[in-house]
Amino acid sequence: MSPVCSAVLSSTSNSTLFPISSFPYFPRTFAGAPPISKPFVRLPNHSPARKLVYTRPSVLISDDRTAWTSSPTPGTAAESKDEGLQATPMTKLVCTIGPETCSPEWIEALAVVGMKVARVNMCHGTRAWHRAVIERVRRLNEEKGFAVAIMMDTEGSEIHMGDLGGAISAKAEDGDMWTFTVRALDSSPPERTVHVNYDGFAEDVKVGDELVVDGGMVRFEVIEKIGPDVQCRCIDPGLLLPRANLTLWRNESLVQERNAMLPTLSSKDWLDIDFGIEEGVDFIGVSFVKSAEVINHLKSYISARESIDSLKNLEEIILASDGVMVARGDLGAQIPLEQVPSVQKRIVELCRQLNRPVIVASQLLESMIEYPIPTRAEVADVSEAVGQRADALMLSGESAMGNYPDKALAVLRNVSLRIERHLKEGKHHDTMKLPVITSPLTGDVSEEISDAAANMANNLEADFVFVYTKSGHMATLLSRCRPDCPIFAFTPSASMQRRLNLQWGVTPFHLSFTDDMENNFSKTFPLLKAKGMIKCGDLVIVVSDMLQSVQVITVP
Ligand SMILES: Nc1ncnc2c1ncn2[C@@H]1O[C@H](COP(=O)(O)OP(=O)(O)O)[C@@H](O)[C@H]1O
Ligand SMILES: C=C(OP(=O)(O)O)C(=O)O
Ligand SMILES: [K+]
Ligand SMILES: [Mg+2]
Repeated sequence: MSPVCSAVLSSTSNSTLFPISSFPYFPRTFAGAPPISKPFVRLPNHSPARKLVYTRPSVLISDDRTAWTSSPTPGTAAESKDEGLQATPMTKLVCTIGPETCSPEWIEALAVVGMKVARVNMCHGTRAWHRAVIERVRRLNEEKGFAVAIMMDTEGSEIHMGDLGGAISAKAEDGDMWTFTVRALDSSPPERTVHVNYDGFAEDVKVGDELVVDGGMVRFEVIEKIGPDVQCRCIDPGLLLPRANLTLWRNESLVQERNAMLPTLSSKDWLDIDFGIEEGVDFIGVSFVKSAEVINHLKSYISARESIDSLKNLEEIILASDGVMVARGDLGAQIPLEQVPSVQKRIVELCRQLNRPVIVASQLLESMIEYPIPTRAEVADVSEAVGQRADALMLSGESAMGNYPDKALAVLRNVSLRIERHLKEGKHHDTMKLPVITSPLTGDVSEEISDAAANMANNLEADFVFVYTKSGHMATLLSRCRPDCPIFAFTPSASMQRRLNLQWGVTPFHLSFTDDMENNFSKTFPLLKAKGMIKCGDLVIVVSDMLQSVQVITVP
């Protein structure tokens, strides 16, 4: 069995802020089928009181003084309602940072265009490189008032090729013989020789097997095994990329034994996780999760210190995670491509029902790695994900190593805004049935309140929903309802603010507040007005998770 989805765990030093039942980000695994998605977990926040803010009209409220201190990004919430294209969409945007975009200037440029979460993939780059990127994102947040969250994606136990001796790519021609070897290769390997990262590879393969690169970009047939070397003939020519994913097929089905035997988290992954905890990243992604156990294990490890194999375990895995990424690259290498869209739809729906944020990832705008505009089909794919109301869309190679990272991000933003507006204007209200998810212990008052508030907002055509929330939970419940207007979430925790940045429709602010709502309003309204984010006469539905209340207020 291979994993279907990847889970993301968010880390937090204050785990009580996020009861597991409400926040596990999800694993990227499915039972019985190949990997589909990856769950993620939250990490502990080690950074001391950081400035806050919500980025769009990036406003900064300092924790201690409750004063807005800077506004790095132009644009207002009013624009986001009326004008579309300069605004921030409800759908959140995640960018993989790579060699093209790791400079402070690029990271800032992406944040300005709308990146809410910066992702680093531990499959590539060195520890020092990752540390520098994390540091740069943090500095940007501190100095410019953004609240970009950091997601560290672990490599996971997948078989992949080595680095191609530093070459950007290598061409495999029809009929060429290539050697795949588990021997260590030096920096200038012999021609047509590729390292494989899995020691058991040469033992596991059989003559006649098909070796599939990156889900089908190139295919080889295994001709002969000579000790650690496996001789293969290219049967589908194409381009080999460094560290490309490898899968083995026998009699037209995926060879799963190896995946099933390997731990979901390799020893390298655990070292990377330690590194992530030390660096205080906000989310950790886990690939190829096969059961909820891995996620629970990781979560208890994280709290102590500070891919699922099958689709059938999906619900459990989602519940154990703080969020999920639909990793369509790995997914499409493990299940037939024509099943990927329906699996995506199912994961997105299930996550929403279970109240976990979900990211749709991979190849959304693949052609923009090379070209300044996307294909029409790519635009349609992005539209579909936005229409499914996924929490977030992610760029991989487009932002990590493409020629047009900012243009690709702008395409995601503009398509999201356009589709969201179309859905709203057409009154295509979302009718998804949302099952009660809160545990009987805590009661479902928060859910009832959130549902009612979201309904009121839609029926009264409110301009905003405000939520004053200590744990962040109420903000996630409101987001789950996918209301027509933006949700402004005020939270006293800077790490919660960053985490809420992954949540559909939520603009998180870092702000201290009290149980006295009048006092909160007299503090919040002037600050938001001064930033042009709200204006006199705006209709606001206000929810408080301490008071368990809903109020309807016209901004004075
Ligand atoms: N830290 C990095 N250093 C070098 N190259 C990177 C890095 N991160 C990403 N890349 C490049 O961007 C591509 C897309 O990134 P990603 O989707 O995360 O990885 P993958 O293609 O391995 O699934 C990678 O294949 C790699 O070429
Ligand atoms: C996002 C994906 O995984 P990664 O980039 O971690 O290999 C994917 O396979 O689609
Ligand atoms: K991975
Ligand atoms: Mg991948």
